[in-house]
Formats: sequence, structure tokens, C-alpha cells
Amino acid sequence: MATRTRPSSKRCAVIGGSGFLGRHLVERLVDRGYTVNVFDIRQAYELPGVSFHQGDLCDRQALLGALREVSVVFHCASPAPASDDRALFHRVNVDGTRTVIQACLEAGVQKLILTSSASVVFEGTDIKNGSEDLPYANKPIDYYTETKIQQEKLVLEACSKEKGFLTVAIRPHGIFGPRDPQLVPILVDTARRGKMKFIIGDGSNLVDFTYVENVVHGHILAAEHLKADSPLCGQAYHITNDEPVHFWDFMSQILEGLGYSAPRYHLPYTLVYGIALLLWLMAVLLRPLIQIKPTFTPMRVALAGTHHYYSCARAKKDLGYQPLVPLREAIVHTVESYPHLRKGA
Ligand SMILES: NC(=O)C1=CN([C@@H]2O[C@H](COP(=O)(O)OP(=O)(O)OC[C@H]3O[C@@H](n4cnc5c(N)ncnc54)[C@H](O)[C@@H]3O)[C@@H](O)[C@H]2O)C=CC1
Ligand SMILES: CC(C)CCC[C@@H](C)[C@H]1CC[C@H]2C3=C(CC[C@]12C)[C@@]1(C)CCC(=O)C[C@@H]1CC3
Repeated sequence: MATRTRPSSKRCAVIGGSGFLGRHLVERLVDRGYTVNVFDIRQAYELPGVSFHQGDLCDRQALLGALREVSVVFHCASPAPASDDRALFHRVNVDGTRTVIQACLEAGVQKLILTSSASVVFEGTDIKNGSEDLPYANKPIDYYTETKIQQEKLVLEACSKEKGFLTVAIRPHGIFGPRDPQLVPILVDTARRGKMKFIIGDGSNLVDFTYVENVVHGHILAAEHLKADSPLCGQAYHITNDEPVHFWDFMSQILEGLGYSAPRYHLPYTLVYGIALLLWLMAVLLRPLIQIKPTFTPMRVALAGTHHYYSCARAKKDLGYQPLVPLREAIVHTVESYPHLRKGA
């Protein structure tokens, strides 16, 4: 029988470690003295103390190579939320996560920390200070959310003190910061095309945007507090900046910081949502003939026009979580990190 070397508690793997959140997480883990294996379908950078394993997380054999002697696994890989490829979401987020769990058990991994999303409870209507006790969305707003729900359930149900395999899910919301490929680039692209003139609704809706360093901090706290006798086992935790902000004020601060005008004119929420729904239906029907990618998808309109902010009281209590970087400072760092997206650059 093959003997397994006892995993070191300072050796971890980050699945999805080439991505936006994953890379920030890897950098902090290295700063804290961890040895890190990155597993990703692509290699985006090199860093001392980090070894890269390129592969698809649906491939158990490939995963096993990256999990050797690893005690903690962070799983933060996912297809981009903007995709509408249902089969891909299912293959990676659901089947792939099942494979990750099997590979962890086989490799003797002790802890699995999943990056879930606060959106698993969002159905497109207001959520104010939502706690982790809210039920999963019955009607998830898109395939991304649908599969994030299934993924979170799989990981939390796999938690087993008897097997010595402990799991926890971190639910961030609206992650932003340097190198984010989504929020700031999409916003600037929309502004450059002259489409950021309108505020959807009356602009009073409060939303959580979470600085990437705070999300990383929540993940590391979760890994270090997850023990057989801790309340974390099989639980989900909201991690936010704990400073809900008016959605359109946040967008305006980023846009103005980069030299673009803030949106000024109001449009009724239901009108914009209805148009977005129609455009989305047209895009689906016409897909065999032409590829249309609407900017204002129903999902984005719902996110832009409703309240959705979450309580992180549970993370404060069980993990000792407090955001490290306040929102104002986080916006300044973020704006400074995108000189190439400034107006006129
Ligand atoms: N960006 C946001 O606002 C939020 C993100 N999340 C979650 O955070 C996690 C990280 O998101 P981001 O860093 O923003 O995304 P990202 O797209 O920058 O990173 C995802 C990484 O996963 C890798 N990946 C995708 N499919 C893979 C596969 N089959 N095998 C191996 N690697 C694969 C990609 O190559 C990429 O490097 C995701 O699980 C996402 O659902 C949750 C809440 C909010
Ligand atoms: C065109 C404008 C109306 C909106 C531009 C900004 C948006 C691209 C972002 C605003 C809220 C963001 C968000 C996500 C992606 C980027 C935004 C839609 C997520 C869907 C990413 C994945 C999650 O798990 C939830 C996020 C909620 C907020």
C-alpha cells in the first residue's frame, strides 16, 4: 500500500490561483509563510515559493498532482459570470467541484475553503443586511448563480469530522481591486461607448462592494480557524467591506476617478429591466445566426437597481473578521491601479 507523507499545515493549494482573487490570495499566503501550489487551466505569472500545475479541475489525476502533501485547499476557480454557457458552468462548478472533493479526500487534504458568492441567495429583489440564514435562491438570476448554489451545497455537505475533512464557504460580494478583469474594465468600456449616462431607478439602492484584500483576509482567517471543534465546519460566511454604498455613487466614484463623467439621468427600473429581458431573449433566439452580447443584461440591471447588502456579523463572531481596507481607500488604490483605462490614455 502506498504511504502518504503527513501534509504540512503551511502547504496549501489554490485552485483558480491564476485568476483575479486567486492571485491576490496566493500573494498574501506567500507573505504569511505558506508554500503554495497553484492549479489553473492557465499560468498567468511566476512567483518565488509558488509552483504551478496547469490543468482542468475536472481532471482528477491532474488535480492529484497539485494536492500532494497539501493540507489546505482554496477553491476559487469558476468560468466568468458573464458567460451564458450553461453546460460549461455545470461541468466546472458542479461536476468539477465534485471532482475537487474526491481528489481532496484521496490526497488526505484536511481543509477545503470554497469561494462561493453572496449571490446564492439573490433572486433579483431587495436584500437588506441579509444573513447567512436566508434560503438559497429558488429562482437564481442566471446559470452562474444556479451552479454556485449547487457547488456550495456540495462543499458544505462534504464536511466530515469523522473523515478528518473540514469544509467552509466564503461568500464575498462585488469583489473589486487591482487587476480585476470585470467590474472596472466593463464600466470603462461602457462609458467609452457613451452608455454610462443613465442611473437605473432612483439611485438610492445600497449594495456591498468588497475590496479584494478584505476577501483574501476572510479566506485566510477561515482556513486558520477551521478546526474540528470550531463552529465553522460546514458553514457559509459573508465577507464584505461592511460599508454598504449607493450602487451609483460607487460607480460614479470609479468613473470620475478615471476621468469619465458620472451618470446623471434617471430611467425607471422596470422599463430598463423589461428592455434588457427583451434584448436577452432576442440574443438567445438569434444565436444560431449572429452573436449579440448586450451590455445591460437582466442580471446586471437587477444588480444595479436593487438593494443587496449582507451582514457579516457571523464572520466577525466566528472568525474575528474585520475589513482591513476601508472603502474610500480601496477605491483610491483601485483607480490608481488602472492608468491604462484613464480617459484619453
Ligand atoms: N468577482 C466577483 O465579484 C466575485 C467572484 N466570486 C467568486 O470568486 C471566485 C474567483 O473569481 P475571480 O477571481 O473574479 O474570477 P477569475 O475569472 O479572475 O478567476 C477564475 C480562475 O479560475 C480558472 N478556471 C476556470 N475554469 C477552470 C477549470 N476548469 N480548471 C481550472 N481552473 C479554471 C480561470 O483560469 C481563472 O484563473 C469565483 O469562484 C467566483 O465565483 C464570488 C463573488 C463575487
Ligand atoms: C453596465 C453597468 C450597469 C454595470 C457595470 C458594472 C458591473 C460589471 C458590475 C456591477 C456589480 C458587479 C457584480 C458582479 C460582476 C460585475 C458587476 C455586475 C458579480 C455578478 C460577480 C460574481 C458574483 O458572484 C456576484 C457579483 C455581484 C456584483
